[in-house]
Amino acid sequence: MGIQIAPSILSADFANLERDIVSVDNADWLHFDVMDGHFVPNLTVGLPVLERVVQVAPMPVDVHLMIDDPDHWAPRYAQAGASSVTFHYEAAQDPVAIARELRRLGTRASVALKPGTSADVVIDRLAEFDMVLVMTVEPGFGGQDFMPDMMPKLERLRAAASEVDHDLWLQTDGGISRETIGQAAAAGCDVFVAGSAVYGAEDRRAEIEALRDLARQARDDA
Ligand SMILES: O=C(CO)[C@@H](O)[C@H](O)COP(=O)(O)O
Ligand SMILES: [Co+2]
Repeated sequence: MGIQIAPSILSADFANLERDIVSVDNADWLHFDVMDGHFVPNLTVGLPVLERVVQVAPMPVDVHLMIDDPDHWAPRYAQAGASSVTFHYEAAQDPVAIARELRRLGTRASVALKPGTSADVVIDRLAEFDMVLVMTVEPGFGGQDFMPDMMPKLERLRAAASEVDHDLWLQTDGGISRETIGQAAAAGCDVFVAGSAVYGAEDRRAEIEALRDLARQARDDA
């Protein structure tokens, strides 16, 4: 699979959510950030909002769970219509069991690593996942600075992913912009979450195309 762009609705106008989802309809995914005020110090939206968002979104929805107890909650987001569900390794009791249940429900199973979590925790179990999210900020808020020191983690996962039989995607989330996307693409990222860069742009569709072009170029040059 090639380069994919996933605008984060965290930077959208929640009073005009449908309008802001349709305004990015050339994106590959819609990134839906769920925060519970416990796993991260911020609170966003949950299942009832997702149920409506999947009905109006022209693209598949990529749920990013920043919540405690994903063992209980992750399958519910799959049942509510998410095409991909990412849960945090740090919050999970049994990451492999969650991933197997997500796949059984027909949803892509993805695990996220906070900046302080080593790739070691998943590197021997990559066959169990469809995607690994390497956080490039501390989870909890949009508009933070990209952490370039996460690139060796991404490179290591890229190398390990080539040993797996299926097409394992790598995702980065946090601080992705025209200035930073090239580094993540060169390090092997496939799916780029961008909140403030896309929603803060005057022409959102053009921004998505610009990010996609820059990532493709950096990937080709790498
Ligand atoms: O998960 C998160 C933050 O924890 C994100 O998805 C942010 O919403 C990305 O926002 P930008 O860094 O692109 O502004
Ligand atoms: Co996110």
